[in-house]
Parts: sequence; C-alpha cells; structure tokens
Amino acid sequence: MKRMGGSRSYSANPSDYKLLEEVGYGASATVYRAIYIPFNDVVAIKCLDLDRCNSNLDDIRREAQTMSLIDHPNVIRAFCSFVVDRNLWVVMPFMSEGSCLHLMKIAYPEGFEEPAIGSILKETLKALDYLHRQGHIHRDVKAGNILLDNNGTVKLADFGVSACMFDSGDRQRSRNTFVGTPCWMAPEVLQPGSGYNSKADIWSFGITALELAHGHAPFSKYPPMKVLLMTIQNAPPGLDYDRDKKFSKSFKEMVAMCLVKDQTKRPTAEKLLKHSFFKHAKPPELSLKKLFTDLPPLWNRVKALQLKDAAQLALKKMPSAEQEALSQSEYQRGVSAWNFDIEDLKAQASLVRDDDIHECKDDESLKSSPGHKAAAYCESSLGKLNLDREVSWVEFGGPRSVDSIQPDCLNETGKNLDCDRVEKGLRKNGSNIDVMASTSEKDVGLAKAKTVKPRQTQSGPLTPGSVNHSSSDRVRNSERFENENLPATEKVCQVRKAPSFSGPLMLPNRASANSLSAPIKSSGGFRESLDDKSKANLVQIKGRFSVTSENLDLVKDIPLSSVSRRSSQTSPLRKSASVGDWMFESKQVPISQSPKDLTNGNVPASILMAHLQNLFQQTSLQQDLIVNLLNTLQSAEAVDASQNGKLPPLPRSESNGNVETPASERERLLLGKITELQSRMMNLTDELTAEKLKHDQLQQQLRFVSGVEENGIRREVDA
Ligand SMILES: Nc1ncnc2c1ncn2[C@@H]1O[C@H](COP(=O)(O)OP(=O)(O)OP(=O)(O)O)[C@@H](O)[C@H]1O
Repeated sequence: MKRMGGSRSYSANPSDYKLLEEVGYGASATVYRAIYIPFNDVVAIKCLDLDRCNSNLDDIRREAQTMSLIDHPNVIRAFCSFVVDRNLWVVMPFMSEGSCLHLMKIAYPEGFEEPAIGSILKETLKALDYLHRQGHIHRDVKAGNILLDNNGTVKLADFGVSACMFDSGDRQRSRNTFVGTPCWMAPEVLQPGSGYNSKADIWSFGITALELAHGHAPFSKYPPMKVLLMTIQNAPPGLDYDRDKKFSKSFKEMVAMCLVKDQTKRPTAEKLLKHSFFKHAKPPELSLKKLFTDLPPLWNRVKALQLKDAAQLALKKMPSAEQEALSQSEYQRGVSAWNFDIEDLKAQASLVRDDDIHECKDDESLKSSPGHKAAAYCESSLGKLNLDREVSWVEFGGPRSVDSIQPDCLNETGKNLDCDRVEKGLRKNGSNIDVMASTSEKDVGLAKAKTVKPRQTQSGPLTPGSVNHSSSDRVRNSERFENENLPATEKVCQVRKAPSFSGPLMLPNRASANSLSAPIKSSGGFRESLDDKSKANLVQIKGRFSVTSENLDLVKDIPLSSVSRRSSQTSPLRKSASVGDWMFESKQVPISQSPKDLTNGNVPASILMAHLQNLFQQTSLQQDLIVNLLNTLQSAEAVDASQNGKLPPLPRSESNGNVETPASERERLLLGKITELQSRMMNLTDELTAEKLKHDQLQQQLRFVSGVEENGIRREVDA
C-alpha cells in the first residue's frame, strides 16, 4: 500500500527505510524512529508483530488502511504499510516528544498542570469528534496513545483496536468483544452483551483526563480483574474536591460529565468541546512546548524508562506458582464466557491477596516513595485486557520481558550504552526524573549487571532485514540465554517469565466456552428472586427448575431433565398431607419424577435404586399412615358419639353383656354411621390398593433395573 505523506509518496519497499532507535513499545508493536532514505525524512515505523496479534492479517491490513484514510491534524495517519517477514510495518509521522504517558513518567510523575492538560485534552477531543463523525470508535484512548511533537502538536494514535461502526459481518459483531485497556474501559464495555458505542471513548477520555492530572489512571495499581470489578461496581472515579484543590471547578465538572456510568447521559465529543473548560484552553504551542525544554531525546528517555521498568519488575515480589495457577484458573472461570457473572468475579477478585496488589497504593506516603510511579507505569502499561473472539485461553505476562529489554542498552556494535549517563543526564536537567530514577543502587546494579552481557543487538540503527525476529522470538531467545548463563544472583530476574497479574488478559468471548464449574445462573447472571428460605439452599436454577443443597447429593448426577420442577408436581407426601394436616417432614424426598423420567436410560442405576428405595419407604409409610388413620377415625367416631350423646349407650344384656338386636331409632342411626364409616374405609382401601399397585410397579422397575445393571456388569466381566 503506497500512500502520500503531505505531497510526497512513501514507498512500500523496506530497503528504502533505515530503522534507527526504538522510541516506544506496546502490547503488540515496537515503534522505531526511522529515515525514509529517498527523501531523507524522519518517520516513525510501527512494527507490529503478527505472531503476537490476535487479529488476522486482513483485519490488520484493513486497520492500517483505515489509518491511511484518516485526515485530521489531531489524528496520526499512516503514510503506508507493508509486511516484512512476520511484521507489519506502518510508516507514520514521527512525533518527537513521544506519548504523554512517557513524558509523565520521565518528568511529570504527579501529572501535568491544568493549562497543559486543557490543551492536550482539547486536541484529543477534536480527534475523537472527527473519528466519531467518520463512524469510528477509537476504543483505546489513554495518555499512552496521545503523542506530542516538539512544536506542541497533539495527535491521537493507535488504531490497533479501533473498529468501524459501519463495518458489517464479523467485524461489526466483534464490537461485542472486549478490546482495550481495563483502567480506561467504560463499564458498558466490560459487560458483555450490553453493547457500546462512541460514548465508550468519552468515558476513556474522562479517565485519560484523570491520568494526565495525577500521573496515572485510577485503579492503575490493581490487577486487571480487580479493575474490571471496580469499574462496574464502584462509583465513577473523579477529581476530588479536597485532594485536587489545584484544579478548576470547570475541569472537575467536565471530568464528571464524561465519567457517568449511564452511557446515554455522557455528552458527545462535539457537545463536550463546547464546555467552558475547553473554551478557555490555551493553544497547544503556548502551553505544551515548555514541557519538553531540557529533556534528552525521546529514545534516551525510552531507554531510561525501560531500565526503570526492568528494575521495578525484578524487584516485585511474585506470587508462587500455585497462586498463579489458581489465579489463572479463577480468571479463566470468571470471564471465559459470555455468562459474565459479577458474583463469581467478586469471589475471584477477593482471592487476590492485598499484597498481590503491588506496592503502589493511593496514599500519599507511597506516592512519594522512590520509584512508585515506575511501578504504577508497569501496572498500567502492562495491564492490557484483550478479550478476543478467537482466543480460548488466558494469557498472563507483560508485553515485554526484562530479557527483551536488555538488548536496548546495547548499541549496534554490541557496546554497552551508558545507561547511567542517561539517568545522570536526566537528573542534571533538573526535572523530576529523580523520582523516576532513584530506585535503589541494587536495582540499577541489577539492571546494569544484565546489560553487560554480550548479546546480539536488536536495537539501534537497523537495516530492514535485521528486524526479522518477532518480539516473541526475542523473548524466547533471551530466555534461553538466561537459563543457560544466568548467575544465581540474577535468578530474581527470571520472575518475569512467570505470569503476572498485570499482563494482558486474552479472554475468550465465545458463548460456548463457558466453564462447567461455574454455577448456572439465570440469564442476566443474577439469581431469580426467591424467598429467603429457598435462596439459602439454592444451588442451581435453570428456568423453572431448581436444585437445592438439601437434595444435592441425590441429584448431583441426575441430568437437568430429571431435576424437580418447582411447584408444578405434587409429591406423594404432599398428597397425603392433604388428607389431613399430617405434615410429614422428610429431607430426602424433594424430587418427584415420573417412572418414564426415571427409566429413560439417562439415569444411572445406582441413583435410580436409591430413588426407588426412597419411594418404597414412602409407600410403606403411607400404608401405615392410612391404617393408623382408619383406626383413629373409628375410635374417634365412637368416642365422639358417646360424648355428644348422639348415640346413646347401647342397651346391654344384663345377663351376658351382648349387644342386643337394634330395634330403636338410636340403633338405626348407629347403623347409618357404620355404613358411612364403611364407605370411607372402602375409599381408603381403594387408595391403599392404588398405592400398593404403584409400589408393586416400582418394585418391578427396581428389579428390572437391577437385572439390567447386573447383566451389564456380567457382560463387562465376561468381556
Ligand atoms: N509516531 C510516533 N512517533 C513517536 N513515538 C511513537 C509513535 N507512535 C507510537 N509511538 C510510541 O510508541 C508507543 C507504542 O505505540 P503504540 O501505542 O502504537 O503500540 P501498541 O502496541 O499499539 O500499544 P498499546 O496497544 O499497548 O497501546 C507509544 O506509547 C508511543 O510512546
């Protein structure tokens, strides 16, 4: 793809470009300063490692093409793009001051002053307004993607995850997938199925405003899953009245407007641009230029940051392998499917120990601790959450390992670049770099110890052919090197190879990829409203079917089709209860199934046996119950009659005490009563016979099932 840069066109021939220093890196790309030889123009080349990209080549090409069609002074456009081995090269204008994130890490760890923030945000908002009008959602608005050049120009970069709202087919559907960086992600983006639109960018824009104001995004020190939960559950973050006294009311108000959880209540970019905060924003060339005075060139800053990151990461206490395995499986369980369940996630997040939330806390004491920003940077820059449709596993680990960073301290001749000098230079320049650069001597020593190892350089001026190695190869190669050559003292660095909480999460979004271990919940992921009693015992709900913990043992292997249907069938015991108020409490009998259900071949014989035995027991109990009932009725009638005087005492023979032949009215009444009792008894006998019949049928089935099972076992034994 050949495109025009201004009035000039750039070729798609890699040998026309000379790669110089590395000036940035992200989850899937490394960015180099480069020279376009035919014009002797400085450009930036983003080398996207296709092995590390989740998208297919067509998608990536389309993205690069989209980028090349962009035409706005505040949006980075691609001059051209082409594939070089397993990399896609995207040629674009070089932004000499790099990203706002890098600038903050190097010189403004507590964030920028309001006038600078106002200018940066206004230019960014113009970019968003343009993109939204063109039908795009950027989906990755953050300080790391806002680039600056030395005359104060601000451009929004990185269409790595942008999508066209007017796309059709797969790409349109893919808007229902999670893509982005968790700290900046809008609540609706984190909740699958709820759908989102360009207002998601407005939320990210609000988070970016906080990032520029504080030097880090809210929640940036937490692991991705925790961020995800906090974004969904907590009140939206904002500028605090007390803590952020230095910021104006209109700035605070503008941020609050962006960070409304209900996306429909967020303003559009166009509307937001009319906010008084932006009306009074200074032109960027006035407020931004002074930010870079006295800073070393971008590539040296990037190197210093890489060293700092490496040292910080090496110092981090890593969780044990077991904990990692647990956290991986928990993460996978929680978000590995569309049935995104907040309760389950809450439980998982609670498994994350507080000391796993790395040393950066929000409190001021820690803020002032040396190097805390770099650690926060590591968290935020590595904590990319990417839930892609084709991925069915969770991947942890930062986008770059310590190892992959090491060669950056070497120049093309393999000589060690004087990293100390870089740091000293930064300090000398009087900026706040001390905070960033003042990790203990141990850190620096550690980093230096690693840099002196003779290795083939992969940075510095590079010819196109020399960028053949994918970044993953680089990591792998250097890991091998580490394993073979690392002295014991440097083993700590190997912790980087262990997965980390803050690495990119690649989570599947396929509905079918749900986890068996996760409880089945009603469609919204929340339990249906049930009375407290049933809630307490509830294990599963699926439509109108429920299983309670009381019958869990009996039921655990029975397929859902044989699980009791709530309040739709009456158990034999309920029937008996309706005869009189004879409530029969049995915790073993909550299931009612028709013999058809039980003999449909799906139910294991052992379960069926238990169930039939249970029914047999019930029937016997019912028999006893009916007999008792009859006896009770008879004696009660007699007592009643004699007490109420309805049936006067029978005349007794004086001589032998026998009842004499009825002759009187009283005797007729008595006979009537007896007849009534007899008919009731007959009814009850009928019921009893029916129950006996049922009992016999069940016994037959029981025998049949046992026979089948025995035959099966015999056949198995014979075989
Ligand atoms: N045109 C450019 N000029 C100067 N520096 C650049 C340019 N483009 C990118 N960078 C630097 O490179 C870094 C990484 O670039 P980019 O964000 O495009 O990579 P990525 O892999 O898409 O990162 P992520 O997805 O993590 O945001 C940026 O944060 C910025 O510091």
